[in-house]
Amino acid sequence: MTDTLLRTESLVKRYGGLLVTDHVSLDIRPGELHAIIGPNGAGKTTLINQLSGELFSNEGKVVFAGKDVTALPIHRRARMGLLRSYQITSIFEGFTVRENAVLAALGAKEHAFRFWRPMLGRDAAVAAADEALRAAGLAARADTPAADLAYGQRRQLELAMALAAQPKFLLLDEPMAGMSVQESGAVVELLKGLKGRYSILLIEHDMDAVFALADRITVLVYGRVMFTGTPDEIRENPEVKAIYLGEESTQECIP
Ligand SMILES: Nc1ncnc2c1ncn2[C@@H]1O[C@H](COP(=O)(O)OP(=O)(O)OP(=O)(O)O)[C@@H](O)[C@H]1O
Repeated sequence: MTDTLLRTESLVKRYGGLLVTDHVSLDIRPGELHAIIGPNGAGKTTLINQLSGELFSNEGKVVFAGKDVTALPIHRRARMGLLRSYQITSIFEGFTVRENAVLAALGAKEHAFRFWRPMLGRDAAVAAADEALRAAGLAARADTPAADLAYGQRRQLELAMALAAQPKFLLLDEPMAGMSVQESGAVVELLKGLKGRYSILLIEHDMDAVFALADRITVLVYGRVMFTGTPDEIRENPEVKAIYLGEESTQECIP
């Protein structure tokens, strides 16, 4: 096996004449937390959509766990363990936090194992759910109705539901968006706890969070990969500095 879990080769998405992702090639290793940063409109969300299967690409390839998944729809990629956190996150308001996580665990397993194991035992689903709630920092709220959760805790539940489905690879699009400083601090801590156990692709505008968490960072500008490197390499790269310190973009600061 290679030491790449997810690879893109020269991936392109265009809308009419607009080239939104421009021949993007990435290699993401098992257990890596890989962040994508870049100015507004750089194509980050579009790229995640191309990886999850929400959008098909005009050119290029997506290879996951050694298999070419470029032509596979979203649910087939999810079944292989390539999951975007909100894909499965229709939170049921009237159910408790634990019940929501159990449903996510059952849903995933029914799909994944239908052919050789008709039903996942409820005990196994509850165990997966409880483990996911612990990892997402929600164990103490397991019996709370989902409707009673604060905004930040709902985002934590979304993450827990993705984890309960036991992904191999998690795509996270701005998991801290709209959170208070305390809430996003809590999510940084919980993502630190997940590091190494899951492979994660993170898009996030909170640069402190990105630099605290990422093993490697890719900078995307006008749909093109400008540079991929460790946080220290990113800090030292003159082109990246120009984008983040220059007039062109963004109030975001590299910490
Ligand atoms: N369905 C679409 N049709 C036409 N243009 C689109 C479509 N979706 C996205 N775009 C354009 O593609 C470009 C990249 O958008 P995208 O949302 O991927 O960027 P982003 O890096 O995620 O931005 P942000 O940081 O603001 O979330 C933008 O110019 C956007 O207007």
